[in-house]
Amino acid sequence: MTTSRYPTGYDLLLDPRANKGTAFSIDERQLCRIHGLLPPTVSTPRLQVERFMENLRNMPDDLSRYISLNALQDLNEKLFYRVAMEHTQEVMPLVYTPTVGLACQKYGLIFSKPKGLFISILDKGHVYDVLRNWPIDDVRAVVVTDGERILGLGDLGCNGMGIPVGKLSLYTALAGVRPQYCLPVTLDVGTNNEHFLNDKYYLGLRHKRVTGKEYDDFVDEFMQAIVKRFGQQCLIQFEDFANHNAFRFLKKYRDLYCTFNDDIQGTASVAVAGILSSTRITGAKLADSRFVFYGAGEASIGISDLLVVAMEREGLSAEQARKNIFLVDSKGLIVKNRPAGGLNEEKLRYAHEHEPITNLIDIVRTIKPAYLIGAAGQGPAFTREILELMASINKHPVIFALSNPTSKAECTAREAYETTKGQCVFASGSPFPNVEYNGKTYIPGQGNNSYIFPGIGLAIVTCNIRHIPDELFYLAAKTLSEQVGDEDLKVGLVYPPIEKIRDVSRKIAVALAEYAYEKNLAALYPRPNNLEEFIQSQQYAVEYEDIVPPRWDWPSKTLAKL
Ligand SMILES: O=C([O-])CC(=O)C(=O)O
Ligand SMILES: [Mg+2]
Repeated sequence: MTTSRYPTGYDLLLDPRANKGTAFSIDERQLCRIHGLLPPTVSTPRLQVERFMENLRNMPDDLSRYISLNALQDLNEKLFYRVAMEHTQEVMPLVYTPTVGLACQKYGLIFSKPKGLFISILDKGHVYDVLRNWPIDDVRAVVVTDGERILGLGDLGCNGMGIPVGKLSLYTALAGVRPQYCLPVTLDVGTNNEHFLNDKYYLGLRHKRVTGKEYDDFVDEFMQAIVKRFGQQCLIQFEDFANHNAFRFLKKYRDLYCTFNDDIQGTASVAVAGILSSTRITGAKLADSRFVFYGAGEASIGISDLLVVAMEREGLSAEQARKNIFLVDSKGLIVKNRPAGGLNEEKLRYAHEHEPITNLIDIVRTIKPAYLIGAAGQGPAFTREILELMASINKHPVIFALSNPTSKAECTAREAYETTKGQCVFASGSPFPNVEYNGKTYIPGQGNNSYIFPGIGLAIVTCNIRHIPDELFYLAAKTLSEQVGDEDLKVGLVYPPIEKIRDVSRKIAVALAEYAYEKNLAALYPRPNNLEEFIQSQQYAVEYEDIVPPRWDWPSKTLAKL
């Protein structure tokens, strides 16, 4: 990866950022001394995409497709993003959820080239030195994980690297953040995953997780080192940390750094967007609806907190709003009279004065919610009986199965539509195919934070937003929901179609940038007059750059004078 001088000769073909592969023109091949290293026919970028897709479709399984896309990213970055942008619907599930989950489980087998930094607890005291090994100085967005809660798959240790890599690929593919601004990081503090500790191919540290003060000091050092290396305005997105750490770090760092937690705040924003859109189908106000969350972790608490903000906009007090929200954890409905020590601070906010109920179906029967939202990462929990019950309580029950990857979803799209006789409003965290039911096609929306974090990233890296207040996530949710057309709702979509996602991300970025300038949070001065045009001008383009300078076709009269 060359940062300054343009590579020539064989090196040019090894530089993914400059390489055009068979699309180098004959002039370029001669000028750059690669003539003869490529077969003589020059391909158009269109043909390169077609050729790649043909190969991809012929592969035996999705893991092979993931490996192939990764290899393309290492070989020819522009072509990789052209493929990802022109075939988003097909390629996104391969570079991201759900295939990335499988890729993380197999990371020890498939790791090939560095795409980010592995910083281990053994580097404690030298984190800044490790960051200096990254070849690019102008990094503006870091996605970091410690691998402890990868999707709904649990502790995958250093194999979690697939997640920051996948997230940042979407920064570029879905929002046009330039890839050179992005840095994926995995903090390896060990793993409690026995399988990996005994797996000869596992590439991370082979001991149990370091916890307590030593772990906290390490993460502190990392945060400080990022600022020292890349500047105060560098965005740090926390991803797939375990519950107990995710909330602590968000509280600790949110006012000191430009940071957010995607699993708490990003997921909250996308879910609230879907909820706002669903009210256009159900016709009910949020303030008059009850919500049952299956799961009481990062996603459920994050969504609940943002939902309270949304209900406050409808005129409720926060306390009244919380009365509409019911959380269910592994012990059942969260109620006040749990044995002492049973509830953390976040759950306590939503604890009701109520008899304990342990069973989800009994909880639904008693609470009679309009919304049933699954984010427990426990797999199928919304049984046929529960879905039928939801349909008997509501004309249009809203069912969100948000857990990832697909195997962890609370129900499938087909189960939801069939059991509710096509009446439900459905969304899921992982993609599901369209469902034909009773002569109608339903398109399940993907309530995944990928509708949110790329737009947030784009606003931050283009306008140098210094802090990320909660209001930005509400604004992102509202902006996303406003992009849903009546024709989308008719087929069941509570999100804009995925093909529009780049425009949607830009709209989110513009809304956030406007707010940031209003509140003095944006450090880029002067404020661009037209934020939409400015942000668009900063987006990554997949067109190859010309290498050969334009010819000087001087008129012959001028030549004669020389
Ligand atoms: O990565 C995804 O698909 C969404 C997400 O943040 C998670 O499930 O942890
Ligand atoms: Mg996540």
